[in-house]
Amino acid sequence: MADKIKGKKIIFVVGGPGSGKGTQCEKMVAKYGYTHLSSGDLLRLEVASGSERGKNLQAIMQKGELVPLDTVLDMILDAMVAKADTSKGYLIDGYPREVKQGEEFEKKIGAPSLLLYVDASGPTMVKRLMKRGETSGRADDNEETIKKRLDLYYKATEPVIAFYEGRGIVRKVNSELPVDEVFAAVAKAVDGMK
Ligand SMILES: Nc1ncnc2c1ncn2[C@@H]1O[C@H](COP(=O)(O)OP(=O)(O)O)[C@@H](O)[C@H]1O
Ligand SMILES: Nc1ncnc2c1ncn2[C@H]1C[C@H](O)[C@@H](COP(=O)(O)OP(=O)(O)O)O1
Ligand SMILES: [Mg+2]
Repeated sequence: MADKIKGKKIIFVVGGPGSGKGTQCEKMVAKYGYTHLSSGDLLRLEVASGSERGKNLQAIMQKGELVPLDTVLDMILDAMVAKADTSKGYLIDGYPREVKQGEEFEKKIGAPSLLLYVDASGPTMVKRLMKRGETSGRADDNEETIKKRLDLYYKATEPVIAFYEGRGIVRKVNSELPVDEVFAAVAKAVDGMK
């Protein structure tokens, strides 16, 4: 099944909640034609379907916790396979959120060519998420859940960046800057990808 994906470039897009991953992915889609797969979006689609599984996922996300690894990895793999015929490569946004997720992804699917680290400070992320919450309708864009998500990011997800740094594939961009300036750095990282 994963054969269809072989040889296609994989970019992990990692950063805290509200750092600007989705924003930069949209711009990469426009410039490079890669397929954007956000783990959070895939999960929210399942929630919106009203399924029993979706109800469980919603409860976990509302608490700011991570959903089970197998669930999110299966969803990503299915989505990658579904797009394989037309895809030039994949932007995997919001995954891995812990080192184990990276290890399992590589066992099942393949290795990333680049880890794009979208970096913003804690206060900036909180400010952006509170603003996003005014219109997003997202159950996790509220003060209490944002705090939990940030804590979990520092504890579980930052170690992912250290894990891949050893391989020399991490490119960090300063996401405190205006969107287009961030994207200039993103494009440089993508253009330099081996
Ligand atoms: N460089 C930036 N400067 C200012 N605001 C930004 C920037 N990047 C993203 N935002 C805003 O911050 C919020 C979170 O961005 P988003 O792309 O949804 O982040 P993530 O997917 O990492 O949670 C959005 O409302 C977005 O418009
Ligand atoms: N790789 C993953 N593993 C476990 N849970 C995940 C996940 N990706 C997303 N989720 C769940 C928990 C997150 O708090 C929630 C929202 O994720 P998201 O949409 O990627 O957030 P954001 O774009 O604000 O960083 O979905
Ligand atoms: Mg996002």
